[in-house]
Amino acid sequence: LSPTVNFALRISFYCALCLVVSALAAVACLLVNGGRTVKNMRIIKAFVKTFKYFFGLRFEVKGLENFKVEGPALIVSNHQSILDMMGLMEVLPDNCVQVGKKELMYMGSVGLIMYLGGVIFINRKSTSSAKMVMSEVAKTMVTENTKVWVYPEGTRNCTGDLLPFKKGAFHLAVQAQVPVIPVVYSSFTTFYNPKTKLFTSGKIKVEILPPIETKGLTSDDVTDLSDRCFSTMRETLFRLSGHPGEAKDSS
Ligand SMILES: CCCCCCCC/C=C\CCCCCCCC(=O)SCCNC(=O)CCNC(=O)[C@H](O)C(C)(C)COP(=O)(O)OP(=O)(O)OC[C@H]1O[C@@H](n2cnc3c(N)ncnc32)[C@H](O)[C@@H]1OP(=O)(O)O
Ligand SMILES: CCCCCCCCCCCCCC(=O)OC[C@@H](O)COP(=O)(O)O
Repeated sequence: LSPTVNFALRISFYCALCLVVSALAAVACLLVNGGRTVKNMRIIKAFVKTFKYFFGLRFEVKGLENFKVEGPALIVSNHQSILDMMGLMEVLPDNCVQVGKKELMYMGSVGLIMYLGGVIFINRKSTSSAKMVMSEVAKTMVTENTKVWVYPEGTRNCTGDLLPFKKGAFHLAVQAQVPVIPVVYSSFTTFYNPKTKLFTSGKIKVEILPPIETKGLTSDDVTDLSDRCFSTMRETLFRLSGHPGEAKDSS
């Protein structure tokens, strides 16, 4: 098979798997929990965690203990591809919902399963409405004791580097006065590259970094907080990916 055909087949299979399994998971969620609730994430996670075996992907996870903070927290991670849903579900802590673009709601059964899992949908084209939704989340995450997962790059980026961060995630953490927990996935470029039609088996290193406290910070500190997360995450990304010229992972 030519690489292009192979790539197209594997991506189509991934999408088909997501659509079919979402439909099954939606039935399970409705039977067990009856509607939209973060409790459904446990069911979704159990289904999605099997996907890696179909694609020969392995995850090596470090720092899971950093999720064990008391109470709510904001999790930020790098976003490379639609394949990230596998890496997300590999480590997702209990009581954690994600922020996603509202267009995802219209992806059939995949949109339905996201809705049932409690995903917070935002309109990226309207900063004011996205801010309003996220301010509301800052309140509910505290009263309902949930963690929130945001991709602060705001879009997929498979270059092996980070895009500049959007500020919303860090405003959210400061408004809710909850710690920020950065999570970094090593670069997919060695096994996945949509430009060159590469999609083989591979290993993904995941590191959950220590929480960064936000108690006492105000909106004036958001830029600093964002910059600090960006530099630690970028360093970690390069270390985990063994970038040429960058610090290699010694382990
Ligand atoms: C069973 C099988 C199933 C199979 C399938 C799997 C299913 C699994 C189920 C479930 C998993 C679900 C997984 C979902 C995954 C989804 C992934 C995505 O969709 S990624 C795209 C959306 N995510 C974001 O975009 C990030 C959040 N974005 C932001 O936070 C932005 O900041 C946003 C939208 C709020 C505004 O974006 P701006 O483009 O306008 O840029 P800015 O620079 O950040 O903001 C402009 C100004 O507004 C201020 N600002 C932003 N937020 C503020 C706030 N809350 N309060 C006050 N000021 C704020 C900023 O400080 C900035 O001002 P100054 O330049 O600093 O002066
Ligand atoms: C009706 C056709 C449905 C096709 C089913 C596709 C199944 C793939 C499901 C994986 C969930 C993907 C979530 C995700 O990773 O979304 C990417 C966006 O957040 C980032 O936005 P952007 O488009 O990169 O700006």
